Amino acid sequence: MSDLALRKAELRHNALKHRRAAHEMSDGAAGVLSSVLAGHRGVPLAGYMAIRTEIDPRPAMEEAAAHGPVGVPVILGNGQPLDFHRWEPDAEMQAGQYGAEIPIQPELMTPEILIVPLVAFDRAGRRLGYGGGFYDRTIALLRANGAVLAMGFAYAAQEVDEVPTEPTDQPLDMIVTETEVIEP
Ligand SMILES: Nc1nc2c(c(=O)[nH]1)N(C=O)[C@@H](CNc1ccc(C(=O)N[C@@H](CCC(=O)O)C(=O)O)cc1)CN2
Ligand SMILES: Nc1ncnc2c1ncn2[C@@H]1O[C@H](COP(=O)(O)OP(=O)(O)OP(=O)(O)O)[C@@H](O)[C@H]1O
Repeated sequence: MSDLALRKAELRHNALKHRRAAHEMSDGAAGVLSSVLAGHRGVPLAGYMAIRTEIDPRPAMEEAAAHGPVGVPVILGNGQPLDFHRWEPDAEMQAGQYGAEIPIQPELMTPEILIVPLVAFDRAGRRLGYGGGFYDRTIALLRANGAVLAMGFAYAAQEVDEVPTEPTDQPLDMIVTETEVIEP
């Protein structure tokens, strides 16, 4: 493993411990996210179906779905960007790869706002995920095809001083936590 990959792996391990502690203390934390999204009603939005100890954006996704299209990520394969399939609060779901639910009926959509799940972030907008590079590839593709607002969503406890980066890492435009909006 390269030195950078080792540093990312170690950071991931530590940040996941902080995320778990925050998750166990939390009883719903999407209020700030709802406020931010209220300023973008009707704009096509991608959220995610929370897995493990991820902060859950679903209450904010339900509100957004009353005003415009909302999608969730679907894995096409390793090394490929994610697709997004249209989601509604009452959509029938099935388990996707790695456990995140995906809609049974696939309907492709293109988000203009992307809520990005995080393992760790810093105040400059650098981010770390599970290490698949899925979101990096996806944000790069969406940015190449037009404007997209990449909005990280995480517990405040997942903040670190500096996430180490490589050229393919895509920075976040905004980070929303349960207590704060950070605009790098
Ligand atoms: N809720 C949610 N949905 C999502 C993602 C996500 O991060 N969160 N994804 C974002 O990509 C995609 C799923 N990708 C994932 C990729 C890897 C692992 C994972 O568990 N990986 C291993 C470590 C892999 C490694 O470093 O070798 C692990 O953590 O045990 C989970 C999800 C699409 N849907
Ligand atoms: N656009 C890309 N083209 C080629 N390789 C890429 C691209 N984006 C990321 N990668 C590679 O994918 C691997 C995983 O990247 P990284 O550790 O940054 O994942 P991550 O940001 O934690 O995961 P994710 O983006 O899924 O949340 C790295 O080896 C990285 O070089």
